Amino acid sequence: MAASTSPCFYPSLVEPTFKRHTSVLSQSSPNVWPKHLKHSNRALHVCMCSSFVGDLVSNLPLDDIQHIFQDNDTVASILRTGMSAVSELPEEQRWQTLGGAAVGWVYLTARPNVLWGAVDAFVLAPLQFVADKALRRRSYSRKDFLVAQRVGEGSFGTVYAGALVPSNLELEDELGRRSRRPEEVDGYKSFQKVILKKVKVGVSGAEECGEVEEWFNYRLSRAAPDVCADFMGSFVADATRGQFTEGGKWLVWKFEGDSTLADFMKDRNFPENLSEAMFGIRFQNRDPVSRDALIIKKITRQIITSLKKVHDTGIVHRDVKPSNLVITNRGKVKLIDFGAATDLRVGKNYVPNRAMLDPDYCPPELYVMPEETPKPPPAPLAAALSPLIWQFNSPDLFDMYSVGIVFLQMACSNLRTQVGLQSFKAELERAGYDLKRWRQNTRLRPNLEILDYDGGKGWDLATKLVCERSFLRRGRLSAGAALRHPYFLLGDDQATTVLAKLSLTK
Ligand SMILES: Nc1ncnc2c1ncn2[C@@H]1O[C@H](COP(=O)(O)OP(=O)(O)OP(=O)(O)O)[C@@H](O)[C@H]1O
Repeated sequence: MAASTSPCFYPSLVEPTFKRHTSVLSQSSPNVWPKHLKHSNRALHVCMCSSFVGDLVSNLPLDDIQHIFQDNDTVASILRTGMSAVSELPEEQRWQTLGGAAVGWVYLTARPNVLWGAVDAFVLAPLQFVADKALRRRSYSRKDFLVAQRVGEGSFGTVYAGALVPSNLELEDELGRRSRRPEEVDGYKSFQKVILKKVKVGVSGAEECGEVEEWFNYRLSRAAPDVCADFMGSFVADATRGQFTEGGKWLVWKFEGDSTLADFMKDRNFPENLSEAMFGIRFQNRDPVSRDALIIKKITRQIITSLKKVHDTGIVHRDVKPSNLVITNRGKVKLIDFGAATDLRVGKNYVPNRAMLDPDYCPPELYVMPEETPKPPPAPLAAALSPLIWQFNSPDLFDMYSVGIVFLQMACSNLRTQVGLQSFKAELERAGYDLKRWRQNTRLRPNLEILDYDGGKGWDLATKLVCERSFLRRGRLSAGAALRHPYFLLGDDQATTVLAKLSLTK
């Protein structure tokens, strides 16, 4: 992967790597830096120095760090020098320079916003690392957690529920070869609940997948923290006990909720079973179709809003499906499982011709980018090209097809079972991914009244999400365009949320 071979450009790509280097650099002066840092190529040297900014900053006292970032005089003097240099240019050159700067600004801030990516990589990521160190956050070990029951298992990891042992509590030694279970510790119910993912040991690709998931979680915890599960960090087990295997990596998140959208959809009462979580009330005296339509609209709006934030940072999730959407007790929909995600700003986890997908939710094009797209170049070049790549390929539309399938499943009970979904997929394929044609010919006899409700705006949205792309790789709504669709414009779900809150506070 380009990202892993080019750590110099993007320090946050290698958060674990620069953690490893910290101790070396902390004791070394620039004269004794490793040879590869003294490369004669100036640009490369700058990149390499930048990648170690985290190490250097992390070893500065906090006062010094504050001083650097508060030194407005330096910034002002750089700006003054730049302005006076431009004003001294002849008129024609001055306009050319200003025009070039404006075009550059537009290019760098166009999706996926390379400029903000650089700020994230060179400023926010090192600062996050420093803050985590200073506050002793995210520096966990095996003994900080109690592992409870298994809640899921994918190809590369096993997921457990668990609890974080409070820092003031010293637990006695483990029981023989196994570690303690939460219920064996007094007061465990008051401990913070967590979700732990054990990266499988000895499974090909598992380690890489764990590293990718950790990278995406750190990145999103800075770029869009409210849309995904709260990432607490990772640790490597120091001994083999119970579920722990010495050297095995674990990722940890805050426990966000008992159920995913898939769990709620299995219930016959869906979507009414989400009315309290979504609106804080149970709707009485409301026509069931309008009630269900309202709940589904609120969920769909949240999914699309979250994806918009994720796409704005250059990331495509690639595995949007009900089991990867956790519903919190407060009715917030959170995205999980970024193991298949790709960051097209720098080419992270993008391998041409490798489809990482759930066939039930993946669009007909199968890949985020055209199959002939070559391997991404080194990260700096990939970042420089990424606005063009987004303009020409709209990779975000990959996720939007999956959203369309989730939307259809929520609205139409026939599609919620595995068999129903697969029959739908086969029929849709025969209909050339044209939802209107599918509707005319389907034998599933779907009840689409929720989509037809309110003038059929929901149905119209579905047809614009679940469709093939045009030859220009467009023709499917992006997250931003979907939120501007008439289905969402009236905002009846938002108004009902406000009214429900007001009625509860009375
Ligand atoms: N932060 C969280 N809060 C609550 N539950 C979670 C959280 N993260 C994961 N889960 C639960 O764990 C399950 C598995 O998580 P995840 O999808 O990340 O693992 P996975 O190894 O990729 O499994 P799969 O391949 O089945 O999706 C989820 O379906 C969800 O029920």
